Amino acid sequence: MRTSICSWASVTFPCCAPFGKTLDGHLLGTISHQTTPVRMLISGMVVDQEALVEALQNKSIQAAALDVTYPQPLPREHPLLSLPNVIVLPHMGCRTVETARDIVKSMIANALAALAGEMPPDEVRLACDVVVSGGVGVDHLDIPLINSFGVKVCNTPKVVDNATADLAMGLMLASARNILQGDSFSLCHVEGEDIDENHLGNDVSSKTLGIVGMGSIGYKVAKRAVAFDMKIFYHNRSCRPVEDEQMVGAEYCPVLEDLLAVSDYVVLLVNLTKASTHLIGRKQLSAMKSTATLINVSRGMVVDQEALVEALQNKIIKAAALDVTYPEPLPR
Ligand SMILES: O=C(O)C(=O)CO
Repeated sequence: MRTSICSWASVTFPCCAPFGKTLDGHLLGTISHQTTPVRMLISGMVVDQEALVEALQNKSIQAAALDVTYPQPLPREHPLLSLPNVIVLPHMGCRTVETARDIVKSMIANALAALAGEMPPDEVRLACDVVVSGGVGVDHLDIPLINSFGVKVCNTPKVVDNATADLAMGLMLASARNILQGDSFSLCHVEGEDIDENHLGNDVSSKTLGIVGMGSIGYKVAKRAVAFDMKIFYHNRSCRPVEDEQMVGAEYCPVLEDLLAVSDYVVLLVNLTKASTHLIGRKQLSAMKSTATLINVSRGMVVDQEALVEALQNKIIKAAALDVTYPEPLPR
């Protein structure tokens, strides 16, 4: 892309895989004309926002006018909002009275044609036969919609099981034994100072583990927990075969709150669906032991984050160890 010859760069391509963060630090660096504003009209994800902030701060471009960002709207403390040479709108591109009216007309025309068995005038066709998503979670895909275009959807389960189960154990150990605090202490302590008593950790061995979502990753976590002599409870849509349960000594809890009430460590491993969104909220956090730790390696939205912050501040639970949040990463 020859950006250095432009006095205006207007970015209007869609945000799909080939275009994601197309306007990265390198490309922004090639825009040499000092008066080039970047206008973004389609999707915030097309631009690497960190690189854009740097380019504006270093004055390698003069200004930006953004109709779209990620997330949308930006958190108040986002650096783009404090730069004098940036205009940020909340995606108002096509919002006019006339467009709103014409969109409804066009939607009705498309729907009527489809319902009459005719070709809708603006049918969107995916130019592919299959969408393959790396990893196990497919919550970012609208599968019924994609299937409705005759396109198949695949994921890559199994290959992520061990790594994810390992990380769940890693977070449990790191949180219980204050491993990060120990590392910071080693790096930053004053000579002669000793790590204080508040940094005493808790045992993981022989404690009670509650696994929420006992699919193949949950089961791998259970297998690892056996080596730590942990008592295991699990909550799932359905119970596992008796042989599976016996192999790891796991007990099925049909009621989530029953598992939460007895667990020292609760590991979340459910898929994100409508039903599992905010599965862990105020009520569930209150059902947990005040000495318990919540470990989330599933999806951020499974936990009501506001409720979690409150629970941690009010010492309703002891700690949380999160591989996932929303948004990801969290704003500082
Ligand atoms: O594969 C996935 O979807 C994961 O999030 C694994 O951690």
